Amino acid sequence: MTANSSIDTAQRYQLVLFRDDLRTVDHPALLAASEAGPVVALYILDEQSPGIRPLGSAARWWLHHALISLRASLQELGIPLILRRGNSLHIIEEFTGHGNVAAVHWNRRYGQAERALDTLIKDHVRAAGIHAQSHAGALLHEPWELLTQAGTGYKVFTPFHNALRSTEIRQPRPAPQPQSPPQLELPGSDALAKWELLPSSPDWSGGLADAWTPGEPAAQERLEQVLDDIAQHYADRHDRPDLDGTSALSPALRWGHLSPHQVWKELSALASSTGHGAEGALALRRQVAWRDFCWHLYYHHPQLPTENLRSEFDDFDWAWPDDSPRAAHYTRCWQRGRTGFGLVDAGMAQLWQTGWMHNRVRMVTASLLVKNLGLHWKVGEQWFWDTLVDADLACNTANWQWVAGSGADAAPYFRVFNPQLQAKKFDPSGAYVARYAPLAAEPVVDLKESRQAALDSYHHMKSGQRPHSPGTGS
Ligand SMILES: Cc1cc2nc3c(=O)[nH]c(=O)nc-3n(C[C@H](O)[C@H](O)[C@H](O)COP(=O)(O)OP(=O)(O)OC[C@H]3O[C@@H](n4cnc5c(N)ncnc54)[C@H](O)[C@@H]3O)c2cc1C
Repeated sequence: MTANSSIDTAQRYQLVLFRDDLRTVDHPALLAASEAGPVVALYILDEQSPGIRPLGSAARWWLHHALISLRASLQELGIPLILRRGNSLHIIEEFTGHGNVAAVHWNRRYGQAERALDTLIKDHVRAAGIHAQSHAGALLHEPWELLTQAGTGYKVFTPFHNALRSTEIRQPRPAPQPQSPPQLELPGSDALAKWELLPSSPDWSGGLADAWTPGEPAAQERLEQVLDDIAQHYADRHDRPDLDGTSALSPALRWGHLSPHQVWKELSALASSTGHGAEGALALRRQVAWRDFCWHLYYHHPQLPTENLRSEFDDFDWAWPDDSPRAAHYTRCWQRGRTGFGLVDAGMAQLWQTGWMHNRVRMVTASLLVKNLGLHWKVGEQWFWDTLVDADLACNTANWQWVAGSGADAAPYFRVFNPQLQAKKFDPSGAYVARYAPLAAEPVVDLKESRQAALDSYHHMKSGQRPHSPGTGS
């Protein structure tokens, strides 16, 4: 006999925890729950459980609007959404304590702290005699399923991608059928406005609102546009920040408005249905695999956000903003888009205005920070975390470590992007720079000298001598 056996089953509901999967289509936890009985959805803003990184400012803006959108989509399905802020375990204990919860479902998360928390939740729910079920919804494959022959996670992208392509990717699942909302008194919901996720003084979010509509319907619409046009030209245009040449689906994937399975399936269908555009569709699909790769890397190397994956870089003399006035000045110039290098300044302005930056420009801005300005990659990573609407712990830290040279499958440290040559090649008419950084600033560093200083530091590190990085001088 379980704790809940005396409660009429008609009064009990399936509780679905929503986290980074704010959608109704291809949501395995939601679908399984709805097949078992009436569903109640719960989103917890958890800023208390140990080890969970608080959301950045742009992400908080996105979340506010995404929850409004999710509530509307769930309402159409007859599913109430309850919002709560606090420690996830305590809140779930409160829900299960009322005796109305028949089962708790969620899609799995892969960060170390999130996994630890979900294990605590599962243990608690099961100890209360309630069914607890986790589902696979966020990645194309579970990180423990796609392994090298040695049984370890992949550290290099190309073999990972080859392995991924040769396995079957499951088909996306439909949204649940509409149902009658549960007929019982539910625990109260917080008012979203009370969470104060939106910036107020000042409200800097106008550019974000102009650029984006958070939520599942807008993500599906964008996917349609991508399939109709962008994917077909992706191979030729993806490196051009002056063109609308990439999918801009990263926030949709970050927040789970789309599952990677939906995107993968559509791109695969496009690639096989048409000769024209197949190359682009496959090139774009390959990028989607990068997202999975970053998450597999993070799962197998939980220190990815905090430590260099190549420990030799622990001896590198990275500078921090409070090390010297010069390092503080460099940090400010970079964050504000006043480095004097048009492509970098345009990228930083695009980021500030819209919460997003083109991938090529992310690489160039990151390279300038880490190599020419000599600052620690975490200085840039934290700024991106605060300002990107697609800020994603695995993708952000893996890519920063890739640029810094300290990552598993990293670009070699001595590959220093020259922002002027990159601008000539990828923004040939100067339209991107003119749009975001029309006023040129004085260069903060001499590109040639700072590049040489970076390479010297690298060689010192390799030879075990005391290095000197370009950002440390006063
Ligand atoms: C320093 C740095 C930091 C980054 N931080 C993030 C981040 O916080 N969140 C994030 O989603 N991406 C991050 N990226 C990866 C990449 O820049 C963005 O995913 C891409 O620019 C998003 O634009 P898009 O959707 O048009 O991409 P597309 O080119 O259209 O690619 C389609 C999808 O593939 C995935 N993808 C593409 N490139 C990468 C990549 N290099 N690594 C992982 N996934 C990729 C994204 O989900 C993207 O939406 C970072 C890259 C760099 C160099």
